[in-house]
Amino acid sequence: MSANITPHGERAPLVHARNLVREYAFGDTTVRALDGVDLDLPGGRFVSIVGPSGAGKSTLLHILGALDQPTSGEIVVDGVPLTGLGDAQASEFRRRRVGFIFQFFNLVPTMSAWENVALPRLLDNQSLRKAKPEAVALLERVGLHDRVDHRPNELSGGQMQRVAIARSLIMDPAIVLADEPTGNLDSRTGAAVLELLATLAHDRPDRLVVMVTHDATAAAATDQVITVRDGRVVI
Ligand SMILES: Nc1ncnc2c1ncn2[C@@H]1O[C@H](COP(=O)(O)OP(=O)(O)OP(=O)(O)O)[C@@H](O)[C@H]1O
Repeated sequence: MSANITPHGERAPLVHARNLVREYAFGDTTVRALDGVDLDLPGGRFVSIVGPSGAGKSTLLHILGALDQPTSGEIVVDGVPLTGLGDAQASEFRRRRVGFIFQFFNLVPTMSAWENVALPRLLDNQSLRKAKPEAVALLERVGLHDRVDHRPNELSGGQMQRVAIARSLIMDPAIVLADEPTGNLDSRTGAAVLELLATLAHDRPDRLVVMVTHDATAAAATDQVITVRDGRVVI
């Protein structure tokens, strides 16, 4: 059972953020990358974060994935308060509760598709081989049943991104964070990837998929568009 059920059995938001501020010291000045962000996002939804360059999109995504911490404010993801987590706790949270998808796929070139999918299990000190049946099932789920033993250089861009999507799911995460996942794909392949991400969110009321994108067409494929400007969420 996910932690995002309240004692009264209601579904609490999977992401709860209040007055998130992230400042970076830069020489003598301070850059306010996030300037008071409030968010409540339930599971079962595919959400995009859009906005101009430098608006704070990546900073927000990194905080949601416990890759970074806010300077102040409150952030709770899947029932876990992320402020004040130590390095080891943050890394365990990322490993077990978050799936990451990147623009350039970040697959290990020497590993087969199924090994890449199973890799997070190895990084969690589990057996790669024992994870094979689940990795193969996930590859089937993303339409790659016939590419299980292929290496990344034997796959197309769209297929590599599908492997990365399968990998993001192997730990059964509460939240999947995608940074420009269609940025390196042609529009047809990108559309198929977006459809897959939407399905993965809609299939599971306890899972949220959040994507940062510059592409208005990609954002239009999501259930909710969050526009960030100058470190603030604007409607
Ligand atoms: N490590 C850092 N040190 C100093 N300033 C930073 C750092 N990371 C981000 N910033 C600043 O914080 C602001 C927000 O950056 P962020 O990367 O979140 O924007 P973004 O919306 O993702 O931009 P892009 O679309 O160009 O990737 C920018 O002004 C950026 O220069």
